[in-house]
Amino acid sequence: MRQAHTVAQVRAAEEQAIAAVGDEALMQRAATGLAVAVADELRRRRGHTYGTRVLLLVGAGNNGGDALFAGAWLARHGVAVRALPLAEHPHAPGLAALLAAGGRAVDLPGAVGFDADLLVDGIVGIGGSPGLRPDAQQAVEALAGVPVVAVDLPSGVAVDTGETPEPHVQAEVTVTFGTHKVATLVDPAAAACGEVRLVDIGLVLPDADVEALEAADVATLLPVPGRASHKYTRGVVGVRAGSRAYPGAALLCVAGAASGMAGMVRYVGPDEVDSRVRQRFPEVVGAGRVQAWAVGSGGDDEAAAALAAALGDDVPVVVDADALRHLHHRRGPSGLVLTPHAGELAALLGEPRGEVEGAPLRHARDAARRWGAVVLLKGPRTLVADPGGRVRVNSTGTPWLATAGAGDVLTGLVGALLASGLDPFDAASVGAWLHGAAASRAGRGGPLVASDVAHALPEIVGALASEV
Ligand SMILES: NC(=O)C1=CN([C@@H]2O[C@H](COP(=O)(O)OP(=O)(O)OC[C@H]3O[C@@H](n4cnc5c(N)ncnc54)[C@H](OP(=O)(O)O)[C@@H]3O)[C@@H](O)[C@H]2O)[C@@H](O)CC1
Ligand SMILES: Nc1ncnc2c1ncn2[C@@H]1O[C@H](COP(=O)(O)OP(=O)(O)O)[C@@H](O)[C@H]1O
Ligand SMILES: [K+]
Repeated sequence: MRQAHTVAQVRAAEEQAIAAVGDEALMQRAATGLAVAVADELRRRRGHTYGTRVLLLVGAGNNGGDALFAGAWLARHGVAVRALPLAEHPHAPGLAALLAAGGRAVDLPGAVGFDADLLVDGIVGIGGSPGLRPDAQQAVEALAGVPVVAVDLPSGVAVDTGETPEPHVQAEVTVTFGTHKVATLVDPAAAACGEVRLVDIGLVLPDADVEALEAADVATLLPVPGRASHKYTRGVVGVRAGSRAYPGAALLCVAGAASGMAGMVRYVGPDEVDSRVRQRFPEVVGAGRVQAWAVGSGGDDEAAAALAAALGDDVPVVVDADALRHLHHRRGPSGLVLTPHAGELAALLGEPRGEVEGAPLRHARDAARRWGAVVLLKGPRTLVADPGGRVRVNSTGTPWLATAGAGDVLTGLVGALLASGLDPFDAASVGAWLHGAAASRAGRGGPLVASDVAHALPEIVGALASEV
């Protein structure tokens, strides 16, 4: 599990670590990890480190100190290093170390003329407020085009929310210390991080509210049938999706539901859609008892009735697309998963879509609280929020997954995972992980259509199941 801690949690852990080993040792751990990452990036881009050129942007605090000590390490390893101070009194021991190692301080014209291979952004880290001060912004603009390695975080992002309300640095690589921060996992800030490298500096941290499942976590949560299982113990998922106008959504939602995670799939819908579903999926049966419902994908005008019928059963329900518009009442803390994309969540909350895209974490949490439901907010980095404020960020997938009908497959899959007995938070987050992994497998770096994702699901599940 990757966990993202808040600034307050990191500060508390830092205090403990400093009491144990001293602040200098802690900064040296961070700076050494940073220097190694910068050297790796230089080798990746230039093939070597000797004779390459690194420019440090150095703010007032310890973030600048990390950059300066890393610069000293690089200078000792044959890199030409210059530092552009963006504060009156940059970290004094760090600056002394850089100068002693042969580095030099420069002004902005000197920094631009230096023609650096890489910038190291040590303007601010977890002590920074969102945005860049004018001198920092001027430097970042003057040096635009030079690839950036950010120290701890890209300067200017909001650390604990992952929002980017103000100008900020856009990094190719972010070297973060001790733990992930919310901003390194959650968009839009995570998109400003580029590739994130975590450097262990020995912090002891509590459980975090924001986390990301990794393959091993998904393998542990996966409902795998045992010798004594039969189709009913594995769970029956019911699908009420598709409509006369959108019969394909029924097929895709059923394809997600029939990916093997539940013991049986029932479909309930208009007769002509039902016959197409049965033709395509001979294993699907009609109305009857279910352990979970998947409702709403392509539901059109029929979504309201489908939702009402599903909510009438006392089982978990995953609600997608058209059915989201008919969610008038809070259903209580258990059993409901909503799967909006940003536009649908904006409509649910009565806000512009841009507001949701700019602050997805806040809006997913708000909606989860308001509806007493697990909210799976789809996007490039899907979020799953529960009413208590816990959030999982999905780390799998590919931009090629932004294709019509992909969400319908996800709804069916989450329904099957609910039917198998996973709680709504696990069902939604495991579903998002499997869905993204299946898309990457199906596309192999290239384009895909939604049904390809459903076809690839059993292979992904099989690979995980064989690991446990
Ligand atoms: N925690 C840990 O375990 C470890 C932490 N470590 C490192 O320490 C970092 C935290 O250091 P930190 O506390 O000194 O704060 P930091 O991020 O350098 O910036 C604060 C200074 O910047 C200024 N400033 C504020 N906003 C600004 C803005 N928008 N634009 C420009 N300037 C702005 C403000 O100055 P002032 O307002 O006084 O001018 C303030 O003094 C952390 O991210 C990590 O890199 C590692 O070395 C070891 C382990
Ligand atoms: N840029 C992106 N990168 C990766 N995945 C994306 C991106 N945009 C959307 N997705 C994913 O693609 C799927 C699209 O679902 P959705 O918007 O419901 O489409 P539809 O309604 O056509 O089924 C979601 O799983 C979402 O997380
Ligand atoms: K930084």
